[in-house]
Amino acid sequence: MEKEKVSFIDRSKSVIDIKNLEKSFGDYEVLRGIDLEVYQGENVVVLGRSGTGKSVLIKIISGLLKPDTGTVNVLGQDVNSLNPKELEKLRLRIGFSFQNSALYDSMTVRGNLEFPLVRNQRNLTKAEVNEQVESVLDAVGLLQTINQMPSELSGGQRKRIGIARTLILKPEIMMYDEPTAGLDPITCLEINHLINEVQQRYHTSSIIITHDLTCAKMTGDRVAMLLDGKFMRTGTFKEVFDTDDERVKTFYTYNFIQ
Ligand SMILES: Nc1ncnc2c1ncn2[C@@H]1O[C@H](COP(=O)(O)OP(=O)(O)OP(=O)(O)O)[C@@H](O)[C@H]1O
Repeated sequence: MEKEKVSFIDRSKSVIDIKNLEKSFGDYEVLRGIDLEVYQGENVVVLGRSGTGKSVLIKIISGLLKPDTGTVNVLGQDVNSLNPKELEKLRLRIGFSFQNSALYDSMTVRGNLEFPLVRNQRNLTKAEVNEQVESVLDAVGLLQTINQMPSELSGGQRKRIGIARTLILKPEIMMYDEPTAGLDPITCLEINHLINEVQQRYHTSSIIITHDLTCAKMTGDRVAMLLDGKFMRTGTFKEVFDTDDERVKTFYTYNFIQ
């Protein structure tokens, strides 16, 4: 049975605030006036067909690409005016769960989780590291895998450990890029639940990029649909898809929904 999603959103605080963002590569205008506000504690899903600029948007939010025009404010800071050191500091407050963020095959699950922690917080005692590794593994429901190698885990378990590795640095914002891609339907559901559990347990705000409408419906407090370089519809899942607009109906029809 589908679990009820409970969100604690503070609409008086925005963690991401994007205004009139434009980005072109040569003559190709990828983003043509994007406005997006993500509130504290909110999951926002960005939906759009391949090549519509979803990854470009994430890169601009994290300061990896510069916009041509517009402002991007993340956790109270204007991303475009930050120097490389300030950007690095800001990025530590953002957790990235990307499709290609693979685990280190030669390390156990414990080793994979200790690695970012020890690299970024050098003053922790061994007991503190251990406590944090066990806590985050418990949060993703995989404490029993602590001494296993990544090769011994299923695809879904690896995904969960990847999310745990991001969570261990206690990010305020999570960015999920195609979190359910390549997973079977049951594992997809587990990952969708995990995204919601992370939101509740860690009070994170998230941007979730996906083509998967089940994922959008289950995890998104709000859904923003990117088309022709703009958010053509934004609202709850129902608000976005309850329309006669043929382009939205086509997107819905060609994406399987449970
Ligand atoms: N650095 C770059 N230089 C030139 N063109 C780029 C660059 N980065 C992205 N693009 C172009 O911008 C467009 C949007 O790319 P983007 O990767 O954001 O799409 P996407 O919506 O994430 O697609 P997908 O769902 O397939 O991952 C594409 O046409 C891509 O070729």
